[in-house]
Amino acid sequence: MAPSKPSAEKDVYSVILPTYNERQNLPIITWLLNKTFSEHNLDWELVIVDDGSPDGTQDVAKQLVKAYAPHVQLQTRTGKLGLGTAYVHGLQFARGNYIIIMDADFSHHPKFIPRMIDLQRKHDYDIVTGTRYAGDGGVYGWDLRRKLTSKGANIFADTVLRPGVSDLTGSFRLYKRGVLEKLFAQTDARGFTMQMALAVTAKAKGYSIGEVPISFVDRVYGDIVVDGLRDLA
Ligand SMILES: Nc1nc2c(ncn2[C@@H]2O[C@H](COP(=O)(O)OP(=O)(O)O[C@H]3O[C@H](CO)[C@@H](O)[C@H](O)[C@@H]3O)[C@@H](O)[C@H]2O)c(=O)[nH]1
Ligand SMILES: [Mg+2]
Repeated sequence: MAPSKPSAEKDVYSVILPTYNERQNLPIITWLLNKTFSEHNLDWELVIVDDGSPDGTQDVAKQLVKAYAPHVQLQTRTGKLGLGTAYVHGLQFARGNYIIIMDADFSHHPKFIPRMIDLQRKHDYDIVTGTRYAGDGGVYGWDLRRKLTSKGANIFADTVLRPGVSDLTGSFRLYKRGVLEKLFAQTDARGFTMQMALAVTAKAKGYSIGEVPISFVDRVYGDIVVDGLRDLA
């Protein structure tokens, strides 16, 4: 469990969660985030950045803003403008001194967040990244082709760029807020190379990066049993 600090200097963790057509996943991920942060006595907020999802994600998000007040905020954009710029957009509204970036489709399970926070606190890391490619981390639900593409991209980047980070393309990360702000200012990539650019730039600038093994599970909709939901029944 993450050690608690005196309330005067209590850290605030802002989760930036870009969504596009995540109506079915959003209530469950929000419930799990609330459960995880509450159980660990951590101050948190969720910044949902939705890009005009046609499936009604925003209607669900508005209900969650009310149900979990004051922890959840919804920030919207009019069209599907991509993941990278969604993070940049969300950061403007986040009030935390730590920022967590994750996916809404359960590829990134909230249960790993306390481990990331523990590790960050222990070493005062600037960034803690979830890794599928070290320790007991792994990928589940992808076909061999996608696994090899991802693994290959990471081996290629590690060989050429030598950043010493085992999962460069993954996006499940905890950042010190100031570090993420600087990295956004120092990198242009906002597409699929963004995660890699952030990690490589961070290393080049001398920021410290810790790693927590995660199991990455391919997208979950409503009816697949998600670890940690037994108490909902
Ligand atoms: N706001 C917004 N959200 C988006 C958009 N596109 C995707 N999202 C949201 O971003 C998250 C990831 O999107 P997925 O479509 O599930 O991506 P993925 O293919 O599973 O890719 C994931 O794995 C890659 C590593 O292998 C990562 O590089 C990538 O960042 C992501 O985590 C989900 O929460 C999804 O709703 C967009 O244009 N706008
Ligand atoms: Mg996904």
